[in-house]
Amino acid sequence: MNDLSGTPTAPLLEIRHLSKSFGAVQALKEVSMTIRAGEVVALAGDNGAGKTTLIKAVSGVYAPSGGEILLDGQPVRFASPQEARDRGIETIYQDLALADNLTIGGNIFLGREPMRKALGFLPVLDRRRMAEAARETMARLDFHVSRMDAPVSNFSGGQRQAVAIGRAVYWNARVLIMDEPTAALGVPEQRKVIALIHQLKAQGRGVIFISHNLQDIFAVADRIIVLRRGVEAGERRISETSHEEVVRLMVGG
Ligand SMILES: Nc1ncnc2c1ncn2[C@@H]1O[C@H](COP(=O)(O)OP(=O)(O)OP(=O)(O)O)[C@@H](O)[C@H]1O
Repeated sequence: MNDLSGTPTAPLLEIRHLSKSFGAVQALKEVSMTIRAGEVVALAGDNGAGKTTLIKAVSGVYAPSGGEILLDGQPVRFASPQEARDRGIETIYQDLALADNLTIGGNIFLGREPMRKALGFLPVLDRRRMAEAARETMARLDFHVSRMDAPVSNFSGGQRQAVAIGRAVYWNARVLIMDEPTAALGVPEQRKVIALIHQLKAQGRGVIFISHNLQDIFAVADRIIVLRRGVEAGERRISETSHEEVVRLMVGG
């Protein structure tokens, strides 16, 4: 990708020859991938292929055994998920890590609640600011729920996914790593989540999309990287491949 001056811009995130061993088990062997701004890269592979290990090695959960990670062209090492998050890399796992009893605003600000001074009293939770941020964030994602003041336990699976995405967006995530975001959702809800990922793309964020669902991958990804037993089995542009070819890469032979 070139900027207006014609000079090539560094990818948002670049993973070079990343490896990870657990004792004698080499879960990941020299896997490389790049994610550019506004690009959705799907990560696919059978159970045990190394997808979770890869995203955990990228997001500060595991220290890689080898290889490097570059953010905006600069080498980085994350000692924790918090460090990765502080640099704009947010991972959304299937459990979504939402507090069910709280509102959208409460979840966006979970653990970093804004306070306001109350005259003559101790600072109190700035509920108005939280509600406004929640409304604006969800509107930016073109996602509308009728009850902004309801606890998220009342929401559908797709709406809950939207809240987790909204939280990442509010805190300026530049790369979102999404682990099976459409699994366990009905078809209409899957479509809404795919629409949300299109919004993230339009906002110039990078997305790593882990999925077993080829239909979803073909609906939203620009490229696909297939892992098999810890190694890269192949990388394809979505416009230049087919379900059959991806399945062949996944199963080998
Ligand atoms: N903490 C660990 N200790 C030892 N081995 C591990 C550990 N985590 C993963 N592995 C092994 O690494 C390999 C890759 O596992 P990983 O969970 O990354 O695969 P995956 O592609 O995410 O699979 P799934 O789709 O089932 O989640 C597997 O052989 C797994 O048993």
